[in-house]
Formats: sequence, C-alpha cells, structure tokens
Amino acid sequence: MDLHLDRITLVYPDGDETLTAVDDVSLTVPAGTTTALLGPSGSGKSSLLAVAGGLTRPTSGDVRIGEDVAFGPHTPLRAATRTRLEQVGIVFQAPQLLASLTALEQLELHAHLRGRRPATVRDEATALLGEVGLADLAHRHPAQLSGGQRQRVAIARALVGSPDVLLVDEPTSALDHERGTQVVELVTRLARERGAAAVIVSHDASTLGSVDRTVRIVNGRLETAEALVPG
Ligand SMILES: Nc1ncnc2c1ncn2[C@@H]1O[C@H](COP(=O)(O)OP(=O)(O)OP(=O)(O)O)[C@@H](O)[C@H]1O
Repeated sequence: MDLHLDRITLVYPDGDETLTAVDDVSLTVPAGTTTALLGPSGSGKSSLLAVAGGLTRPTSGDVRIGEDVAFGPHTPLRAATRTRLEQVGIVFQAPQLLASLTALEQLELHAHLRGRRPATVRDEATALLGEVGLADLAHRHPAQLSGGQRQRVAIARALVGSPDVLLVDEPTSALDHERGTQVVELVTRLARERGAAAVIVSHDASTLGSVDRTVRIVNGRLETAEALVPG
C-alpha cells in the first residue's frame, strides 16, 4: 500500500512561543519504492518520520496508508499503537537492540508483540535474518556484532510481519561510507521485494544512489521533489 502524507504540520510548544518543526508537507511514497529524506540538522526530518510512524500526532494533516487514515491529530493512542504494530516497521537512529537477546530472539520478541502465532515466528525470523545476510550470526548477542550488523538486525526486526510502511532514521550516521551505502541498498531492495513504502532519513546524499527518489526538507518545508524513477 502507498504511504500518503497529506498536508502535515507539526508545531511544538517552545516556552511561551511555538516552533513549527514540519510545515504543510505533502508526500506520497508508492508501495515498493524508497524515498530518501535529506536536509540540514534541525530541518524537521526526524519529526516528519515520527509523524509518519504514528509516534507523534500531527498538529494538522493526516497520514494515510492506502486509503485509510492511519494517524491524524485526533487519532486515539490505542488505535495509533495498533496501526503502528500491524502496518509500520521503524528503524531508529541507534539500533536499540536488547543486550540479553540473540539476533534471532530480537526478531522473535518483536513478532510476538505484533501478535504473530508462535509456530510461525521462528521460520519468519530466520528467513529475515537470511535476507539481510546474517544467517550465520543469528545466535550472536548485540555485543558480538559490528555496528553495521546491528543495524541489519534492526532492519530485519522492523520487517517482521511484513509491514506496509518501513521508516528508517539515519542508517548511515554511525557507519562509514561504504557500509552506509550498503544499508541504503539493503533497505531499497527489501522495500522493493516486499512491496513496502520506505522512507530513509539521511544527512549524507552520497550514500543514496540506490533510492527511487530524494526529497529535501529545509525549515520544515519540502524544497525539492525529484521525479520518481521507476524501479
Ligand atoms: N520534542 C520537541 N519539542 C520541541 N522542539 C523539538 C522537539 N523535537 C524537535 N524539536 C525541534 O524541531 C526542529 C526539528 O527537529 P528534528 O529533530 O525533526 O530535525 P532533524 O532534521 O531530524 O535534525 P537532525 O538531522 O539534527 O537529527 C528543531 O528545531 C528541533 O529543535
């Protein structure tokens, strides 16, 4: 299903004033494609991603997944949480893995949270770790993995249950150029293969050669929207 951001505005309280972090942004990300969101520090990238993933309510505007409104200014918390668990996979800037669990167990726990039947969980988790190139490291703990490998565990975990939307915050910030490029390529490939609408937030345009489209956000507003190149 396509992801639609319809006229999203997000205003934070800022002392006696307000700060408009996202200013009337509209964007459609077709299913199976990846859009990179570029922009300077403080431009609103993470804020927009948080709204797209239902982590922060927009002040105005709606997030739609397919035809249905997923997250709007008045969406109840419980409904937003359910939609997020069922339809959205999120990879945070730091992989946020649990130190005591193996790579496989990180995915299994997430699958349980998403309400998957236990009998199907191990097979799906094992297959996903294979898809991100970690089949041989499934039983390692985070401390026994490199930064890039941990990021790949987090990407596999976000894809448990085949969400319609995949949101990835700054996958390249902790990685060198080559590994960062590989992570972006991985996200682009998985989104295409699984028909997910993916958004990657990044500072580093030089890692984004594989994405379908790059958009730039400055002071909370979308500046450019390059044509979508069919994959
Ligand atoms: N919870 C918050 N309350 C108030 N203001 C916030 C909050 N979160 C972010 N901001 C402000 O909103 C603006 C956009 O922040 P955001 O984190 O979305 O930018 P960003 O483009 O992701 O930056 P970076 O690349 O540095 O991570 C900034 O001016 C920031 O200070």
